[in-house]
Amino acid sequence: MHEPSSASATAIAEPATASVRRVDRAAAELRRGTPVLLHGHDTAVLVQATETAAPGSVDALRSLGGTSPRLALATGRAEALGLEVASGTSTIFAELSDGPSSQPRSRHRVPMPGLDVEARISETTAGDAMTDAAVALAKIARLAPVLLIASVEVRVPAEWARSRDLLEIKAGEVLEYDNSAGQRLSWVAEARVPLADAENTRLHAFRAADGSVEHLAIVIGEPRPGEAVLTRLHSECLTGDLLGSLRCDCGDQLRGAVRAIAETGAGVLLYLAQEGRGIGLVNKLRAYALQDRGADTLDANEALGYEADERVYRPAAEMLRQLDFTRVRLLTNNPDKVAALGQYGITVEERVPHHFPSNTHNAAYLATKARRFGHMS
Ligand SMILES: Nc1nc2c(ncn2[C@@H]2O[C@H](COP(=O)(O)OP(=O)(O)OP(=O)(O)O)[C@@H](O)[C@H]2O)c(=O)[nH]1
Ligand SMILES: [Zn+2]
Repeated sequence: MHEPSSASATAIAEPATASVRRVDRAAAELRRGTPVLLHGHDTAVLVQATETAAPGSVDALRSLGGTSPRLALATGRAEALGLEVASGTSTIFAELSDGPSSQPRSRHRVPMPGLDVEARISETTAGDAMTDAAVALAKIARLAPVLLIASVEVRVPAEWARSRDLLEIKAGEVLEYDNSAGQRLSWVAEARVPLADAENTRLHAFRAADGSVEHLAIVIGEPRPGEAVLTRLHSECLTGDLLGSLRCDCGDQLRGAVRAIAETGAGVLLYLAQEGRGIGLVNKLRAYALQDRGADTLDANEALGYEADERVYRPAAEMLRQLDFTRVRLLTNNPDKVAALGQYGITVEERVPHHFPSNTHNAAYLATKARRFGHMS
């Protein structure tokens, strides 16, 4: 097996811009349940993700900022909660009434420990740059895009935040967040891992330049760099790959790809850290819960406030290039994967269909992939 090309070695050392690092830190604060000070030219707000907030967070934000917190929500999420949403806005404010209202507007619960947000949502209004940035930050943190947001009077945001041991971040920095460092990869490790269906297999691990995720290239047999290599791009699916969930076709596709590659002698399976089409396992479970109430897989993502498919395939192309494979025969039904590899400089010489029999639990999911995502037969 040849060594990965050395071009990657410098990628991890490239310094991320200061604002990307600041946004990553702010996202980590939200995940931890800590408020963050978000500010623009002449406004500042304290934001805190409801999902990780604690009982008493509304009161704590009110005493920190001196104003009553409202909610900032992605409109897709707000609509799914049964709230009225003005057209043409991607985020909204929702007022929290002081006590439980007799006529809650929301049909579903907003997860927030210790606070019955559902019963307390009253008026909604169109969002602004602050709600947009708050929602964007929650999505970068892979949290539900529903946040407490409280206006604050501050003259010097950095000083105000430092004296309260909080992080501050400009709304513009969040809105312009460039996650390309998360897509640049460095090769970090390699080992021989014989598989039941493919004994001659080596695993190569690659790490994103921002340290966020690690992707795997599973190299089966001895594929030749000059030839069109049989390749599978497989997005991580803990439920299907590991547990054998019948809700999707991932387990069959994963093992089926290993077998197909081993049968032809050699190829590459890229195992991409993109659980739940890039929204993460927790949000995928929430999407499943919405699907159990009637939404399809595409609408469920949007009802959570996420895109139907948040995946980016640049890391896949990067792994192939670093392993010196630039021409592939791609095992997939997904036209986006074919287009994306081409866009990132990998020639897809052939698309090889990758179907498995459906079952009663995944038939509707597979039909939706064909009908609404344009998956090929
Ligand atoms: N958000 C969400 N993700 C899902 C759902 N069902 C499966 N997934 C995820 O969808 C991805 C499926 O990945 P793949 O099998 O690689 O991709 P695909 O788009 O089906 O394309 P091909 O299998 O290549 O044809 C995995 O990350 C799964 O975790 C769902 O209902 N909602
Ligand atoms: Zn799956």
